[in-house]
Amino acid sequence: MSGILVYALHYEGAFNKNSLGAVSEGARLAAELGTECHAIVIGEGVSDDLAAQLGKYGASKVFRVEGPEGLAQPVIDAMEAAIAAGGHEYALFGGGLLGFEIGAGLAARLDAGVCMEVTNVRVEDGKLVAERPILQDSQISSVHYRSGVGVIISRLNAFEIKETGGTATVEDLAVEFKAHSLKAKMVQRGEQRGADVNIEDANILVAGGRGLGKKEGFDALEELAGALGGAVAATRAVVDAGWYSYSAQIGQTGKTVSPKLYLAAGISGAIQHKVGMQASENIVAINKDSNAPIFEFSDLGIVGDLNKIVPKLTEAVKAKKGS
Ligand SMILES: Cc1cc2nc3c(=O)[nH]c(=O)nc-3n(C[C@H](O)[C@H](O)[C@H](O)COP(=O)(O)OP(=O)(O)OC[C@H]3O[C@@H](n4cnc5c(N)ncnc54)[C@H](O)[C@@H]3O)c2cc1C
Repeated sequence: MSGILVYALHYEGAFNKNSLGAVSEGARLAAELGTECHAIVIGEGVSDDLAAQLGKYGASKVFRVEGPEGLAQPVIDAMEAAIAAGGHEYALFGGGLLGFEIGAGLAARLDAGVCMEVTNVRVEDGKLVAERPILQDSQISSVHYRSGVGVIISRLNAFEIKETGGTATVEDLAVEFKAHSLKAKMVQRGEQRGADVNIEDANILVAGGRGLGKKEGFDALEELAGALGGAVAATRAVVDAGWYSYSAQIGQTGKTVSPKLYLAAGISGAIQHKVGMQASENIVAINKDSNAPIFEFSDLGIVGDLNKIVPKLTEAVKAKKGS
């Protein structure tokens, strides 16, 4: 059969938001193509319950593979086996560094066409066409796949999570991993940021830029993020200056996020930063320069000194929450 195979990454008994968006999108596209969306889950002792959860997002079948999760090569082996078994025409990934690595590896393995940083997929003449922003996001290019398998790797969180309430059958797939695939072992999975929050999954991000003035400026942002129940993000300028860790960088050479609230403090709004956060539901910017470009794409702009505004905001949030 033709169909779409989506890789679903999980960690500590839950799928990541990005993968659920990819499964939802795979299901939407499969329905339009008149085919099915399958998902593949790899891990040690993945429960029926966990695997079957993907049915709620539109997968009709979930391939469950016993093997190491979180490393690219074993997933490439597993996806190759699933595609050989299911005859899928497309492999879809929710992005992220692991998604990029697996998708690229799978494309090389299958001699498939691949497109990365995809922000939209459409159906044209019974085939999928991937759309990818180019030239600093000023233009969109359309990528058509020739025969064989087409690999589509989205930008992080490009696809909306949609619960359709369906059910999925879980099929165990035995995979013979290649010797080189088992050479690497996951020793520890960690977040550089220190805080126990996944930046891509956070609903609220408080982001800081050079306007913070110094490394210690992030202390106030961490307090505000803590009061709001969110996480801290940063621009490349401050990451390069060593004020905050790279894992928090948003933008062209960092992460792409789409939280419900993106609060930007002391950030000018350069295009390279904008491309990583413009999909946020609500953008609030604090900047002392009323002509700062960030105000052009903010839902709410506050012109003023962040050193005065941020502590007051934190106080107000804490007071409202009674903490
Ligand atoms: C190839 C390439 C890739 C890049 N990738 C990225 C990327 O992934 N992510 C990214 O972020 N950037 C990236 N950049 C860099 C980008 O072009 C900008 O230089 C960077 O985003 C600017 O960071 P900033 O907003 O923190 O600093 P600035 O542009 O210096 O802005 C600081 C802002 O703070 C305001 N300010 C100052 N003091 C205060 C105060 N007391 N209160 C309130 N406001 C204040 C100022 O008015 C100013 O608008 C990239 C650049 C290139 C060339």
